[in-house]
Amino acid sequence: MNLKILEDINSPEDLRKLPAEKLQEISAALRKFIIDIVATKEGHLGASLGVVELTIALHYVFNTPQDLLVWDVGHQAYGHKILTGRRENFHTNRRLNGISGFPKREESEYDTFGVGHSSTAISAALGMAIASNLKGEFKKHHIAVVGDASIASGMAFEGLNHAGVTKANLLVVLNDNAIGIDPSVGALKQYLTKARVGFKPKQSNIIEALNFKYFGPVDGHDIAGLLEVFEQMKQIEGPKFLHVITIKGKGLKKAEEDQVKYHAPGKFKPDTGELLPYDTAGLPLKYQDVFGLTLVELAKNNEKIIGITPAMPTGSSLKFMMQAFPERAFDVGIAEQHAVTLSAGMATQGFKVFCAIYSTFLQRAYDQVIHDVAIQKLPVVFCLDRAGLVGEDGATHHGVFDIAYLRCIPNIIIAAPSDETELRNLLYTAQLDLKLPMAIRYPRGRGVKIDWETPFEEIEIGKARCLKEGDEIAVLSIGNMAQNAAEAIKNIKTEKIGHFDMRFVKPLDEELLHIIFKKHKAFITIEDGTVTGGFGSAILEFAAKHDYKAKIKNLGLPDEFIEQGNINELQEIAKISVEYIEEEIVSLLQNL
Ligand SMILES: Cc1ncc(C[n+]2csc(CCOP(=O)(O)OP(=O)(O)O)c2C)c(N)n1
Ligand SMILES: CC(=O)[C@@H](O)[C@H](O)COP(=O)(O)O
Ligand SMILES: [Mg+2]
Repeated sequence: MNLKILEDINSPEDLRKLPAEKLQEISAALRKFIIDIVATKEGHLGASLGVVELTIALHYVFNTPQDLLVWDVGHQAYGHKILTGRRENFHTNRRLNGISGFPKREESEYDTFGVGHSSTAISAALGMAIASNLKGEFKKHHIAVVGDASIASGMAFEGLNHAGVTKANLLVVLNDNAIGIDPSVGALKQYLTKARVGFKPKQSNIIEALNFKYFGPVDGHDIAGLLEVFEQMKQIEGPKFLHVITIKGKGLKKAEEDQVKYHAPGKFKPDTGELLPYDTAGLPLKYQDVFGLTLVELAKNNEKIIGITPAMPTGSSLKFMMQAFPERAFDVGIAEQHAVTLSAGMATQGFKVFCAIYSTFLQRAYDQVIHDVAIQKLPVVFCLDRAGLVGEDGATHHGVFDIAYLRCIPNIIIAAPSDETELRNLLYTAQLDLKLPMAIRYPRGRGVKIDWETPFEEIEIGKARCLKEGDEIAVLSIGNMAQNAAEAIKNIKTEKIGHFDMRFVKPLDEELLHIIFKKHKAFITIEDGTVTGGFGSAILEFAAKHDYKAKIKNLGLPDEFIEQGNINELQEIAKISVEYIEEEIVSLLQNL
């Protein structure tokens, strides 16, 4: 395999100078480059392998960056990045101070729109197309590449519905590989499956749907066919829709065979695709698995329990409940708004719904939380996985706003377990006769306890707990920050520091806070979330309301977006690392 052919392609302009006959060879080289680098540097693999030919054909036929190309989600854009001047630094993908794992405007003129959350590409590309018309740039093309799971999301339909009544020079390319991270779901999936079965490449029939001129399905791995159909598209005005059939993981047999695992497989052998296993024996379980396994345990004894996930059965580990109780666990596709209001509807009928949504993706359903759940006091349980810094996915995926964006909503309980046993007991508590909505936030990755499966204990709503007595400085941590705080305190040889796991952001344990504020001279609050309106703000509000004049230091994320990197690097940048907490405590001690 001659990877050297890529060395002469530092932009799509270089690509377009080559004869079309070279593109097949370039596809093979690009595919191998992606496999080789992701095998060691990790990242999203399957989606990028599935669009190698599509990427090359798009940049070959359309005059990027003048023609505007928008990738939906953007996890499939590794080939795009490599062909647009980032081959040489692609090894820094998803690393601190490296390139982002998703298209990002400030990174390249070819990254026309920042993505990461799904289903935004049609709206963004349509916006660009209407803007081009307003500027008189009628010859400019605007292309949105959307996956079959992403196009099933409400926002994608909103974009299609609007585009259909415009004269926008918009091409929507549906990259249909019949899978999201997990198998795609829903009626649209069934409809698309029919179109896939026995489709004959090259047979592109033009029909109208939603005022779009619809073409396809065509073979997304046939470069010559793609060049032909894109050239055809360029001649047609107005909104166009091309249905492309691809295989996620194309070109790496194991990735084609296990498309769920190879969405983001970790390290693997590039030549065989064989995963490089790492020994998890003796490691604590992932929080998501504690959630998933505990929910099954609770559902066995409570037939009112239902589980909901918007397209993340594997990521959230709701898959365990889907396997154990398929009639009571639902993957609704990439549809967070629907997931929340569906849960609310079920709750009106007496069911206890555990709606498992990554913290960052719940942002997509904010009004549904307020309007459909909280106002009606419906006891939905929001299981907010990936709460806090998540690492390599970066700013679009950190779950760092949920405390702030939920805390201002009346009727909602917000809890954050400090370890897996606490998560387990909060889940148990939530399915008792709770009459209000409750959010339970927990981080990405592994917990800290091996022996988390202790007998269930009900936790009193709003009740905090003292982890360490000490009368001068009170460290108030929420959730997983208890671990960082405890380690920092352990390093400081003094008995003057008290540590309290506050457990609940709302309602606060005001009885305990009054005791603490009457006894301690200084306070540090610590949260894996934004300080702006977060847990620390709640403590400041409490102190102000009761006229406590204490020194209070709030540790948490600053009012800026934190980019990608590993968790330790990012906690240092966000000043919630063990070392930084220790420094802050020592500084307070010295100034008592
Ligand atoms: C709003 C939102 N919800 C969930 C996700 C998580 N997610 C990332 S990729 C993906 C599946 C996308 O499937 P598809 O659109 O078919 O693209 P493919 O991976 O098949 O190329 C999901 C659910 C997300 N990025 N954004
Ligand atoms: C691209 C995307 O949005 C998902 O693949 C996300 O990266 C999953 O995150 P986890 O790896 O934390 O499940
Ligand atoms: Mg797909």
